[in-house]
Amino acid sequence: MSAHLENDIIGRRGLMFVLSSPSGAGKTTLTRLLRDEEPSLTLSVSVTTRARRASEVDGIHYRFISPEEFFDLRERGELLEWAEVHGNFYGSPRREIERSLAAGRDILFDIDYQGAMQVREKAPDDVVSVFILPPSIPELRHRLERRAEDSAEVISRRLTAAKGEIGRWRDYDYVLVNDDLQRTFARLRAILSAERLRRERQTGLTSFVEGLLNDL
Ligand SMILES: Nc1ncnc2c1ncn2[C@@H]1O[C@H](COP(=O)(O)OP(=O)(O)OP(=O)(O)O)[C@@H](O)[C@H]1O
Ligand SMILES: Nc1nc2c(ncn2[C@@H]2O[C@H](COP(=O)(O)O)[C@@H](O)[C@H]2O)c(=O)[nH]1
Repeated sequence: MSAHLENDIIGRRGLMFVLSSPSGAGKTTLTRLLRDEEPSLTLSVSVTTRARRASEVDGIHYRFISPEEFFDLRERGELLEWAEVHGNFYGSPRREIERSLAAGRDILFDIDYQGAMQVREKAPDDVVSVFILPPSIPELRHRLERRAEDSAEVISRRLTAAKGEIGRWRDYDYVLVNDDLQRTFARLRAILSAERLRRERQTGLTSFVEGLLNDL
């Protein structure tokens, strides 16, 4: 089938592609690779009360806001999901997500398991969730230390939280061990490609098939 036929005649609902992992396993890195190779994927830029890291740009990696602004957004129902993670608040602004989905665009989320479960509860048919595991705990520690963006105290807190986070692996549709980055990335793209083609996401398939049958 040509791309033209698939896009213009059959059509497809946008999906929400959710990545979670313990801190340092590599989901932000994979998110960046995916965005570079899949320009049609819209990244949901979260709001957070966490302090900005040296490498981060406000509005690109996160929108950095005060706790007061966060609570205000939450009270006004402007967050599709939110959670307290490692002592800071994070949330996914609802409006841009709804706009993208309505336009049939897929959205990429880098959120923790609490957020992943909230999003799945709200839109069970439109969420595809992937949990990223590190190849080992020493390697996870090594990645957090090598990233060199967090204090020793923050790293230790995140490693402690990893136990509870890794324990959620069964709640996800797919689980990938991020040992070799390029191989994990290839697998992630394969999941996205296959999920985009699921029968139930193709909104015009019924009438297309009816048309084929009528022409027989
Ligand atoms: N497969 C890999 N092999 C080696 N290093 C990796 C791999 N994947 C990611 N890294 C490196 O590990 C560090 C942590 O990765 P990243 O920041 O993507 O993790 P994260 O899961 O998003 O963490 P956080 O939840 O804290 O944001 C980075 O320095 C990144 O370059
Ligand atoms: N529930 C949500 N979790 C989020 C969101 N944005 C990020 N996160 C998760 O927080 C931790 C820590 O991230 P970091 O950038 O401070 O290292 C990580 O698990 C992210 O996936 C969000 O909007 N909602």
